[in-house]
Amino acid sequence: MTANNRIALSSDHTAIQLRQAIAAHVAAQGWEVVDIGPTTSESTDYPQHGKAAARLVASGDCRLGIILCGSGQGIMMAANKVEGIRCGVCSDTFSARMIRQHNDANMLSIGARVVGDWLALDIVDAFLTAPFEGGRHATRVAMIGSPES
Ligand SMILES: O=C[C@H](O)[C@H](O)[C@H](O)COP(=O)(O)O
Repeated sequence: MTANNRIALSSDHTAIQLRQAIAAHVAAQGWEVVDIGPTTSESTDYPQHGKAAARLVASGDCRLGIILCGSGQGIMMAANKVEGIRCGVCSDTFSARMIRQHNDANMLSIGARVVGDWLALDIVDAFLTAPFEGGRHATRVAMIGSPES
């Protein structure tokens, strides 16, 4: 693990319990968890939570981020509006590996109403352990952020 082992976590009201389970899971692996909530299941708006976690990652304060909402989709869309963020929604471990290995994703989004808790933890593990492969993938990742590409 590199010097910055901080990981940002946030969700909306649909994923409080799963987010807390993920926080405990990754903390047990040695990650320093920056869990920015929310802590109650009162209905809340996913864009603010996705963007708040994304800003922690984009600033370099956290190396990676994991965000959750009901489908994983809305909070992913919000996070990807923050410059420098590459966030994918994953409901399977293959995709979770691929967004790291090929897309150098710095954030993972999970739908708490889509996957069960155990699968979610496997998805998290796949995301956190797969290294970016670089090479041709680095060229393509650079093209994502280039308006001319
Ligand atoms: O993409 C959006 C997310 O799935 C939200 O978690 C979902 O829209 C929340 O729905 P509700 O307000 O009905 O709990």
